Order: sequence, then structure tokens, then C-alpha cells
Amino acid sequence: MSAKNRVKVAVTGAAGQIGYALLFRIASGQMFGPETEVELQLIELEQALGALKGVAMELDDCAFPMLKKITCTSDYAVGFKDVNWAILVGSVPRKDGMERADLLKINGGIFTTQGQAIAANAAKDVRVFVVGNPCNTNALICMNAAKGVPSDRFYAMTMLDENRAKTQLAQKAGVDVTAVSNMTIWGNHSATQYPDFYSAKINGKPASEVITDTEWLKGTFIETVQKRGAAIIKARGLSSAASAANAVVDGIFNLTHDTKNGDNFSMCLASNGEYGVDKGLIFSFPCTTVGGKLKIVEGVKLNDFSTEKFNVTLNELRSERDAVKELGLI
Ligand SMILES: NC(=O)C1=CN([C@@H]2O[C@H](COP(=O)(O)OP(=O)(O)OC[C@H]3O[C@@H](n4cnc5c(N)ncnc54)[C@H](O)[C@@H]3O)[C@@H](O)[C@H]2O)C=CC1
Ligand SMILES: O=C([O-])CC(=O)C(=O)O
Repeated sequence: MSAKNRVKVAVTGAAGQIGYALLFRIASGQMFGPETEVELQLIELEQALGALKGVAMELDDCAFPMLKKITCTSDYAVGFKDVNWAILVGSVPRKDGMERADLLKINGGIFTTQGQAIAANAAKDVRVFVVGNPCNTNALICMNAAKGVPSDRFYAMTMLDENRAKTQLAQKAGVDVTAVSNMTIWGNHSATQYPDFYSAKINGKPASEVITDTEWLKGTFIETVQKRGAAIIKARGLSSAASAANAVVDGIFNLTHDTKNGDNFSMCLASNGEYGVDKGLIFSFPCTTVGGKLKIVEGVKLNDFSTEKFNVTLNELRSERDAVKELGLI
């Protein structure tokens, strides 16, 4: 079989935990399909290049048939050169005692420089998928810095939240996880996100009809999904890595393959005013890919409960945007 396509993929933070769980899955063909050749352009801080070399050696040792080239660099101009995809994983997450403004400032610097380097070096069709937290606002900064790259090419990840929510609903209903569809995460990838059980379906029926324990849906379910990242950190002593990497694979698969069977998936992207979200805000919406194009699903009904939850996460994203505006980052 001869391969038809080749993609160049940049991954920042490639020697980190998520990088270690992600690169092998990209190289194996799980993300872009078994007929697409892959070139990996791995970007790390200078001090992590030694560890990155080890990861590259392991990639070599897998003899993946579709992996055609590996570049390891700390130079953005080299790392983002001609890439079709930029997966931005490396960032500085909040540490104990760190003020939010400090966090936004540090990441603002990283994502401004990366946005500029993407605009200057990447392929014309580049798409940017931000994982590093705070991912919505990092994507906003990157999008604003990447002059000339259309704003509809920037995404932030709520796929992990969606997968977490699906499993919680399936376990509660006593069904297979594949029975759960249309699981929308609205808003920010943070503890304010709204996993919308009202629009989710179980075996094609509204989840809120299959699971009649409304108190659980409105309380434990939402909280479990919102706080799952913190629960993993508490249990593992480290943040989610394999499940996050898996969500990157699912998320980019969803962006590159048409959505089937009336389902939708959650993706953070720049609003065009849908559902009253401020234009340009990177907000998680229910989406589909149709004919290779990403679309926000319109017309999802939000009742009073959903509207209240929706507004909380929207207001959080507005305040993050205002903070980075004040810092002169956008
Ligand atoms: N959106 C989501 O659902 C999730 C997001 N995350 C976030 O993903 C990020 C990465 O997580 P881990 O891999 O566990 O962290 P990690 O600390 O293991 O790895 C991060 C790597 O990024 C590198 N790095 C830092 N700044 C960089 C820069 N400017 N350029 C290139 N590389 C840089 C570091 O050297 C490090 O190797 C964190 O911000 C984490 O909060 C984690 C889980 C889920
Ligand atoms: O909570 C964290 O720091 C990591 C993360 O984003 C998640 O697991 O959802």
C-alpha cells in the first residue's frame, strides 16, 4: 500500500508526561490514519533536549512504518517550519502560591512567541491545538499573536472532559460507554466548565430520562467532571497524562474525520457570537466536522439550569480575557 499523504506535526513540551504518552500514538498512525505518513518536529526547552533525545531514540526503536522523520529542537523557527499541525502541550501550569496574573504573564510570553513563530514558519494550512493550561486563554493569546493565520485554526482541548463525562454517565446508567453520545462540554477547560447532561444521549435517548437521579446529575456528576483533574493529581501525585494524550488523539481525529451518526464532540474555538458568546473568545462548544470543516452545532436548547452554568464559565473566560488584555498580551 502506498501512502497518499504526509503531515508535519510540531509538538511542544514533547519530553513531558503528556508528550511521552502522545508521540507514540501519533507515530503509530492512530491520529491521522494508517495511510498518512508523519514527520514529528519535537520542541522542548534547551534543558530538556537530552531527555527528548531519549524519547526520539525510543520512537526510532518502535520502527513505526508511517514515521518518516523526527526533528528535536528548542528553536521555534525550526520546530514550526512548514508544520500542518502545531500541538502546544508545553506550558507552565499554576503552582502553589502563584497568582493568576503571574501565571497568565508567564504563559502569555510563551504563547505570544509561539504564535508569532507559527505565523512566520508554519504551512499555510496550519492548525493549532492547545493543551497546555490555561488552555483556552493560551489559545486566545496564541491566536492573537499569530498574525495572518485565520482565527478558525486555533483550538483548545475539552476532549478529556468530554471523555470523563461520558464514562461517568455510562457507569451511572450501567451501559457501555459507547452508548453515550452528544456529550457537550461548554466553556472553559477549568472547574467552571459545564458538562451538559441535558443534551447528552444514552442509546439515543436524553441522558436525563435514562438517569432519573436528577440530584446526582446536577450535583455529583458535574462536580466529578469539573474536578477530575485535581482528583487525578491527588491520587497519582502527577496530573493526567495518558488520558490527556488519549484525548489529544481523539480531539484531532474528530477534527480531521467527518462526524458520524448525528453525534457531536466538544472543542474550544473562537466564537463568532454563537450562543451569545463574545466574538473571539475561545469557548468550548458542541461541534461536528462536515466535509472536513469544523462547525459549531447551533440550536442546542439551554434551560434555566444550563443557562446559569453556561454563564458562570462564560464569565470566567471573559475575566481571563480581560486580565490578559490588561497585561497587553492581546
Ligand atoms: N487541556 C487538558 O485537558 C489538559 C491539559 N494539561 C496541561 O498540559 C500541560 C503539560 O502537561 P504535562 O505533560 O503533564 O507537563 P510536564 O511538566 O510533564 O511537561 C511539560 C513539558 O513542557 C516543556 N516546556 C515548558 N515550556 C516550554 C516551552 N516554552 N516550549 C517548549 N516546551 C516547553 C517542559 O520542559 C516539559 O518537558 C500542562 O499545562 C497541563 O496542565 C494536562 C492535562 C489535561
Ligand atoms: O487539572 C490539571 O492540572 C490537568 C488538567 O487540565 C486535567 O487533568 O484536566
